[in-house]
Amino acid sequence: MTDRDRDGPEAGPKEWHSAKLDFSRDMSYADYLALDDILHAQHPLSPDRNEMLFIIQHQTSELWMKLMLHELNGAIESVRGDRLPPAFKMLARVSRIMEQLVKAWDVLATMTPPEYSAIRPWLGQSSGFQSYQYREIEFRLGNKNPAMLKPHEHNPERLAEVTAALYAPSLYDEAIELLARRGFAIAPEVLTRDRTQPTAYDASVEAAWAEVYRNAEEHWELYELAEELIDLEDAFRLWRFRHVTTVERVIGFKRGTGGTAGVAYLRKMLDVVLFPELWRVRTSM
Ligand code: HEM
Ligand SMILES: N[C@@H](CC(=O)c1ccccc1NC=O)C(=O)O
Repeated sequence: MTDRDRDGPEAGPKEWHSAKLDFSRDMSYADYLALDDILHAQHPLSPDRNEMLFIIQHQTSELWMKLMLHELNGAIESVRGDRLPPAFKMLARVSRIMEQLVKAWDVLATMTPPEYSAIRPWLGQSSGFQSYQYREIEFRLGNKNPAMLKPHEHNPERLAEVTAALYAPSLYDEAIELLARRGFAIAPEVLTRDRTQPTAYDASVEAAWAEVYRNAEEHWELYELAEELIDLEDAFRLWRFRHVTTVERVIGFKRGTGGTAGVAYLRKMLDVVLFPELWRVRTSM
């Protein structure tokens, strides 16, 4: 037993006496994290106290999305460079972040319809539909749609970012390229497809994944990649589902501030399949 253990929780001030307390010349916690910037970035427009929840919920989601994109882009690079183990690490992190965002809906769901109605008029026509990080995540995962650039046309910097993601090969495109590099017969039109269009099902890709799953021992890295992708889409589906359910409980069937039908639009988004062959291949096992 050390002296520290013996002192117990009621030990005197000596436990923190050595702590650094003067930051007039050195970098502190708040300095390193730029806390003065992020903690002064909440600007409620309404007189309603619940607006703070609404703002922080979205700001924290955008911060997590920033990290998701960082990891997702790292994973795309790694798959392209045939470095699978680091890609697995990054993709696992992306999925855990998505799960974190799924859980975060519980906090927002404490907001009742009358509470939200007090804030909603102040939101104008702004909407999550205009989240450029979310759109980039969708594009990086292969759910491409050139029409989704439009809300960013007024801001050249954001437009450039989202446009780059629209034209770049998605994570799944890179996975399919990898299948081809590892000797699987992938239809040539899949490899030369228009990258600005959403991923579309292809039988040669399903056949390749079927072989991977049947001979997992032989194709262990591809097998692991497939399961990482399934994990990620699974988490993403849960996020979409919690979004539409939270929206329905808070605004019912009102139209969205972004101009869509609201719940009907979000329900339609539940039909999106990011990695179609990976889901279809399960039927044949
Ligand atoms: C009470 C809370 C919320 C309501 C009532 C709500 C409502 C809606 C509605 C109606 C749409 C459809 C677009 C429109 O016409 O406006 C939408 C889209 C969207 N919302 Fe929310 N939302 C809420 C919270 C959130 C949160 C916390 C996030 C997280 C960042 C979020 C992110 C998004 C995104 C990314 C879209 C676009 C989805 C797509 O295009 O597939 N929303 N939301
Ligand atoms: N589309 C929502 C508004 C909304 O949720 C929103 C507005 C501004 C900033 C973020 C938002 N969140 C997600 O769509 C609505 O129709 O009430």
